[in-house]
Parts: sequence; C-alpha cells; structure tokens
Amino acid sequence: MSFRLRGVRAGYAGVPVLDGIDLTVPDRSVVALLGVNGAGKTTLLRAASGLIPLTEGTLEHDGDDVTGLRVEDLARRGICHVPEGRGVFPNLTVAHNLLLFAKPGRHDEALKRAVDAFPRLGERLTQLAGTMSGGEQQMLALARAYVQSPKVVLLDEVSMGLAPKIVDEIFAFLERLAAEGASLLLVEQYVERALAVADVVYLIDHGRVAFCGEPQELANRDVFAEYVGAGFVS
Ligand SMILES: Nc1ncnc2c1ncn2[C@@H]1O[C@H](COP(=O)(O)OP(=O)(O)OP(=O)(O)O)[C@@H](O)[C@H]1O
Repeated sequence: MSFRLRGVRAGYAGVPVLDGIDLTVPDRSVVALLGVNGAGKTTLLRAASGLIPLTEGTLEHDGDDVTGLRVEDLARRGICHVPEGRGVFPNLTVAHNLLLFAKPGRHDEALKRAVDAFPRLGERLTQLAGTMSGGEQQMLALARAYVQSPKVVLLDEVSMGLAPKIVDEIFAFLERLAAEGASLLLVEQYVERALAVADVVYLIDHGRVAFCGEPQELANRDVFAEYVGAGFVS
C-alpha cells in the first residue's frame, strides 16, 4: 500500500523539468517535498496527479500501474491534488463546489464531513466561492479533497499567503487527515512546520532527488543548508 513515482520524467512543451524522479509515499505517512524555487516541486505534484503526462517512468498505487490515468480517474482511486492557487470554482457556491467532488448518493455526508472539518464553511454554504477570503477559499479547496475520503493527498503550498491563525487551522486539518489514515505529499513554504509533521523528506534539485530520509537526518546535513538554507530555523 503506497504511492510511487519511478523514473519519472515530465515537463512542459518539450522542455524537461523532472529528470528521473524516484519517490515513494508510504501508506499512512507524511512526505515533505522541499527544494528551491523552480526545482520542480509543483511539476512533480502535477505529474503525480495526472495533470501533466509523463514522458518517461511510471506511477504506481497499491501495486497497480496507474501511469497515464486522467486526473479524475486518479481521484476516484483516492489520489487527490490540492493545487497551488486553490482551483475552486469562483462562480459556484461553496456547497456546489463541494458536491461536485462528493461521491454519488453521498451528498449530505460530504457536506457534513466538510463542515465538521471547517466549521466556517458551514456558515457559508450558499456564498459564491469567489467572494470568500483567501483563507476560506483554501479551506474549501482542502475540504473538496476531504469529501472524497482520499488515500493520498498532494498538497501544493496550501498555506501560501495566509495569516498565521489560518495556517494553524490548516496544519491542524492536515494532522487530522494524516491521523485518519491518509498519506500526504506536502510542498510547503513553512519548512519547519512541514518537517515537524513529516515522516520522510525529499529534497528536489533541478528535477532530481538530492536527498531522501528522515527529517532529523536532514537537519544535520550540509545538503539542507545548500538547498533550503534560510528557510529553516531549528
Ligand atoms: N506551465 C509551464 N510552462 C513552462 N514551464 C513551466 C511551467 N510551469 C513551470 N515551468 C518551469 O518548470 C520549472 C519548475 O517549476 P515548478 O513550478 O515545478 O518549480 P517549484 O519547485 O514548484 O518552484 P516554486 O517553489 O517557485 O513554486 C521552472 O523552470 C518553471 O519555469
């Protein structure tokens, strides 16, 4: 039971970005993905979620080859992507945004689940998503993944630009998601916070894995200062 990328190469319009990535998200674990701007973190999450095709390599989930499946087919298997910039539908209500992602016949359950995780969404079910604050929209983006009872959640900078109190709420939610048994692959600007919840950390550099290990190993390594440096305060 795990999600794996093997020898993954991918990029944009013939420009390679990922240069042979081997990465495993073990069952019930949190994996932090670090690297400088432009290292390829977002591209890796897009490739892993089926948003961009692989030019080489494979994706495996629970031992099955899932390479080439579309984003919605991967989502049906429980592999859910929360993209940078949230990706909510601004002209639909909060409830409608959630129900688009709910399992058929499970609409009430989905709304209950979302509101339980983020009570402030419950006060705004009829509000247009685009009129909510940035933090509320981020909660909606997370709740849309949550209503799918995901097994693997790919999270791209979900705390970006948010107030510290909202970031706390979001991290509490991520811990809840992990405690409920989901695996997380987390790209996060708050490096210390990501390492505090992570079981495993990968450093990506120029589209390659520069380090893979436990967070405490990384803190003692020069490689960390080299690639992430200023972002970490122990
Ligand atoms: N849609 C795109 N078309 C062409 N090139 C792209 C596209 N998106 C990203 N790139 C390029 O791919 C490389 C990796 O970008 P990516 O966004 O994956 O890095 P990142 O590690 O997530 O960076 P950041 O921390 O700044 O978000 C960069 O050189 C970037 O310019």
